[in-house]
Amino acid sequence: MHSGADIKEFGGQMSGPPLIPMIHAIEAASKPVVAAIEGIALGGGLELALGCHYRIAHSKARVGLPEVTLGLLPGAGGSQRLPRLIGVPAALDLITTGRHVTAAEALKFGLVDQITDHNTVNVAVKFAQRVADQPLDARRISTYPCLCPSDVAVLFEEVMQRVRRTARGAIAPIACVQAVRAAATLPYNQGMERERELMATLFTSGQARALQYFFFAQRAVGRWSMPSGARWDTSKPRPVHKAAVIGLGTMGRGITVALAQAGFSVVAVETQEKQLMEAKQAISGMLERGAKRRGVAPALDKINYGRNIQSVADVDLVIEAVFEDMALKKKVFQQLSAVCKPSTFLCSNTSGLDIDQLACQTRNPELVVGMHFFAPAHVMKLLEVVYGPKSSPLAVATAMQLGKKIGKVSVAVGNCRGFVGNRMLKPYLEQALFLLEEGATPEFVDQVLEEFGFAMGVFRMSDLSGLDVGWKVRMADGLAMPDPTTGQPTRLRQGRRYSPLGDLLCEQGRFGQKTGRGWYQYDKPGSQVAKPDPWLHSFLDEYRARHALVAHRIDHQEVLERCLYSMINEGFRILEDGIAAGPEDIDVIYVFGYSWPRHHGGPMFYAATVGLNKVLERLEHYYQAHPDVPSLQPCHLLRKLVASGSPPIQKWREVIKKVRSQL
Ligand SMILES: C[C@H](O)[C@H](C)C(=O)SCCNC(=O)CCNC(=O)[C@H](O)C(C)(C)COP(=O)([O-])OP(=O)([O-])OC[C@H]1O[C@@H](n2cnc3c(N)ncnc32)[C@H](O)[C@@H]1OP(=O)([O-])[O-]
Repeated sequence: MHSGADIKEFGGQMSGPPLIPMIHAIEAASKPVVAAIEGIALGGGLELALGCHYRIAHSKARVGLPEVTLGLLPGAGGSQRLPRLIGVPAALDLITTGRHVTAAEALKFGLVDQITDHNTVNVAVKFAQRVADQPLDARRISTYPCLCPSDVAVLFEEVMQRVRRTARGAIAPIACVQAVRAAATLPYNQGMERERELMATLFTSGQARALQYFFFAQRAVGRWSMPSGARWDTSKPRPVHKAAVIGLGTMGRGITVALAQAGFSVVAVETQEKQLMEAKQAISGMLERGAKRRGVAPALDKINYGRNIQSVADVDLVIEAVFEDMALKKKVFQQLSAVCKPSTFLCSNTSGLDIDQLACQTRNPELVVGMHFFAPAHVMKLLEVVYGPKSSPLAVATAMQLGKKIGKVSVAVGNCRGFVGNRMLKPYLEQALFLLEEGATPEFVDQVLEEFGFAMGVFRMSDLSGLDVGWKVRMADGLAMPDPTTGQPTRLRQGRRYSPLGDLLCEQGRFGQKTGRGWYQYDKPGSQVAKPDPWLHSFLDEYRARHALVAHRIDHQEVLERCLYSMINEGFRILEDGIAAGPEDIDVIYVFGYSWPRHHGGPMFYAATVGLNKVLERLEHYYQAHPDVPSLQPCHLLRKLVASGSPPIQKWREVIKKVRSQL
């Protein structure tokens, strides 16, 4: 097993002998060297094997060149040898995606010479004895010509365009293509030189540092802790065999699919007949498509459908996914508490409501936690596991483990409005609306955010998910309504600046893609091609005139700083309040749940990269200009971190602890 270079060493001194000369020495050896690959051979591990004359892999082995996911390229000859061995198209696929391949697939590519179910080393020794007297000239990969299709220039052009489109500003995938192009067009030695130059550029880039931070952040969130002191290593989960999902709307369907695909028996309950019929059909379709992709049988028989909540009596864990309405959810929790075994965990897929209020409806409030999935729930990797003041470590550990079993990256967070993800989204969305009021257009704001690396800008995203969802919440909160004295939409609510722009669009029936109109216009309802809408531009002009707002030129920097720094500021408040245990939790939530570009590490890592003093100074600047926007007021923890000399992100927890103990 060899997982490549030690990522922890990247920032400092590397230990051990330099890899490239060692691989060259192996390749140049006059005796045959056979690599026996067991477990995994990734990165430098596979590069070492590529320097050998033969490769034998165990059938359960996995190989790959995942450097691109760390912001690097295979820098020990991998980018030059792999295309020479398996051809340019297959090498481009493996190197630009970093995906792991099974031994069977590796054999198909010609990446390994033989696979075995037996002891790999024994088989490799026998193999070596068999080939001992064979000439080695034809086994040194660096001497192979690089086989390319005749239209190699066209191929690279196409690949480069595709990679640029999907990289969202990440530089490593592009450098990977350039390195493979060097293998295809230059002699080996010159190709190695090009690999070295490209690697040197990547190695010192902020993106590589961000991605390496993220590698460890992803693993750190599994080591969760609660303010009570409960921790991942002292809290044992209880096994879950049978689960239930209540409410089969979009979220409930996705959750049911995720559970069934992972092998859980699921009782899926929907009280409305028509919705139940539609859900059955949709769920079966999702399971069949997923199974076809993975080449397995669809897990249709794992699900029992029902219209009656009584049918969940014997399950170990319930996930409630009814409409986002507190009164309705409370009723469901009362029913569940009466119907289920006393030991059943009761979880809510709310995206921001108070978990404690739900827990209070039940006999065993310690068994209640939030399990906040992201749409589509069978695809999106993130799960926020939300503990309330009464939730037991057992319930948190069980929900975290269930999340892992269904392939999610689970992050344990505290209970507050919006939890971590949606709480931070609020100031971000709010700033985007204020920018429109002050003179920006949706397309400009989106362009800036997409150039930064988000898959979608805030307005395109809002059109996709539907403007009516937030509108209903704002109505329930008493925000989205005209001023009773004037009948006009006001720009000040509950003592702070408020933008009614989204509400005004909803009043016009502009709910986004589904109605064919939103912040953009679409050819027809449901279409995904967003086009700037002249109606919206004149609507904004009229709105500004009505409220005596003078449009000013808003530049790229202002959009980015106001949207991102207000969100980051909320992230610091979340840390200060103990809702997230550390910056890694926030960053993992943002990358997996909100398409934050991974090569920027996550919002909190990004703040550290920009410099905390700069973030503080710009927030102060904007808060001075907009004193009626509290989310721009720099929070105490940010000031404290700057006053402590802006320590590296790995040291923030110490400052957070001090700040919390003073509260
Ligand atoms: C010259 C050359 O071109 C270049 C420059 C390179 O070679 S660059 C390096 C390329 N190599 C990689 O990108 C492989 C990275 N590793 C993985 O993909 C996975 O780890 C895994 C191998 C598939 C195992 O997964 P797992 O789910 O079974 O366990 P885990 O929980 O992930 O890992 C178990 C523990 O091992 C730690 N760990 C794993 N691989 C590591 C590595 N390469 N460096 C440092 N730590 C590593 C990990 O942080 C965790 O620690 P802790 O959290 O317990 O303290």
